[in-house]
Amino acid sequence: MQQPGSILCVTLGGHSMRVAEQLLGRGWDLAQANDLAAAGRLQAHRSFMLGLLVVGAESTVPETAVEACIGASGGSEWVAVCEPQALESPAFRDLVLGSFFDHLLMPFHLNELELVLGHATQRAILRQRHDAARRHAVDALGMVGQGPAITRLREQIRKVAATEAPVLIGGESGSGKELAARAIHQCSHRSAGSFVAVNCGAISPSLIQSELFGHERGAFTGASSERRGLIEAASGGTIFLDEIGDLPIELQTNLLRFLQEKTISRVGGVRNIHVDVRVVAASHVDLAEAVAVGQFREDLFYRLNVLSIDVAPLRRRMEDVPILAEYFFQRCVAKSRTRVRGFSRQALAAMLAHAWPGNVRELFNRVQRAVVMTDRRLIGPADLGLQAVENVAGMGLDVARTAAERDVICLTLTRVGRNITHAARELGVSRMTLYRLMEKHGIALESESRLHVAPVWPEPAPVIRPTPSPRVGDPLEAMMNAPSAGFHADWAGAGKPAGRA
Ligand SMILES: Nc1ncnc2c1ncn2[C@@H]1O[C@H](COP(=O)(O)OP(=O)(O)OP(=O)(O)O)[C@@H](O)[C@H]1O
Repeated sequence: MQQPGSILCVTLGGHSMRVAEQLLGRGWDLAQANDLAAAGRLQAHRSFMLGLLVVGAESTVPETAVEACIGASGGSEWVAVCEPQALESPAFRDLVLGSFFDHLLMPFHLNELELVLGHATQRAILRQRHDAARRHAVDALGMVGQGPAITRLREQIRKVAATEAPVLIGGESGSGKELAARAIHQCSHRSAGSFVAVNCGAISPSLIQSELFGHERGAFTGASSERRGLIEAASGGTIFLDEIGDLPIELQTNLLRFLQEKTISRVGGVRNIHVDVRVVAASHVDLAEAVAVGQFREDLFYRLNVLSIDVAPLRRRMEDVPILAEYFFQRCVAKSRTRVRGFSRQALAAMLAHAWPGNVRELFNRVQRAVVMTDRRLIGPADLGLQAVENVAGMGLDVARTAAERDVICLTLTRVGRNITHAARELGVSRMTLYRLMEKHGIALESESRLHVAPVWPEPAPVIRPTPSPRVGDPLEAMMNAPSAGFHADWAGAGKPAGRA
């Protein structure tokens, strides 16, 4: 745990040590290291809220080692103190701009340094609070979100996990159905067994029967040895049948028999093999409709639909967008050497205005792309491939103030799940005032999904509107299709394995 106000002071040459002595004299909790190796040893035993790098006259900065030292300091905020000529080195300038909270040039007054250190402490405290909230937002199941929809989903998962009945998970593509299925498995008494995920739509109809049920030796040309199917492979655990609506009708009969009798027979076999597997199925198409048009067996539908769970599309739980984005951002930066620090306010607003047709998978892919592509410290709307919510250039001060007021109200409402009482409390106004402000800005709480926001600009200037999903011929799509980037343009399908079976 970082102690408030604790500083790791790294002094490199010249009279730099005097700075540390002066700060100690003023009562700062300071540990001094005269080189980077000593700093590394101190960091191994203790966390510091702040880092202070003091570069003495005529000393050169080993940029790579300093960067490694900052990287090892976790969430510390760093301040640099140096001679003006130190900043003539492009590499050091780059480091100061990318990795330091602030810098002071020598000679400076101690009061100035204390002021900067005070601000850096505030920022470090804010970061700690933010990190703690983020950790709280990720549960043991790897499911991120704090809004009412995800809270309800977690409750449903825990309830159905305690039983043995089949579960049918509905929800749009990319909304998190497989994650929910994994969570059911992990919460169940089968968690020590295997979780086998099969995408029924991704296996060719000629193979799917032997893939699921296995085959005996000589069952067909090429079946040179007997083979267990995926259902048997999940024995003692859970099989997740994704896109169950794509299962050929003749296989639906076999699956029904398995659900009723708990036995299977391999292709080309005569034996009935008992298998202890729980079935969790998912479909992004409405199976009741598929039953109505004769594409899905009614009896199988009722067998599978004993317990059903719906994963809400992301546009119906916009309050989770900022924490999901932050979670994916942290996952991406943990794997890459990047100086990107987070999202700009405009990026957040653009994400909250987007309709997310590809759901959580789209959000993940956009964040992943932004971390790779951005040249800035803060990711902007364009890095995410999203349209900026509004163009502030040329906006008068009155209009800008109005827009800022409206933005804060919208973001707060979205963050607190559109709860007026909570939003009013956060904004420091009464509920009546908030209602009045919402009316002034044309903000309506639509019944089940997003905030509707009327434009501030006189028509026809654009304000908040969902960005259309990328189309064929779209420059963004072309970019995402470029093999070097390694992404797909189909947000709903990007990053999704074609067939896990
Ligand atoms: N609440 C969440 N927290 C963290 N990650 C999530 C969440 N929901 C979904 N994801 C991530 O989003 C991606 C898509 O989720 P998943 O594969 O479960 O969706 P799906 O509904 O099964 O998609 P499809 O219908 O296309 O198979 C995965 O990388 C998953 O880990």
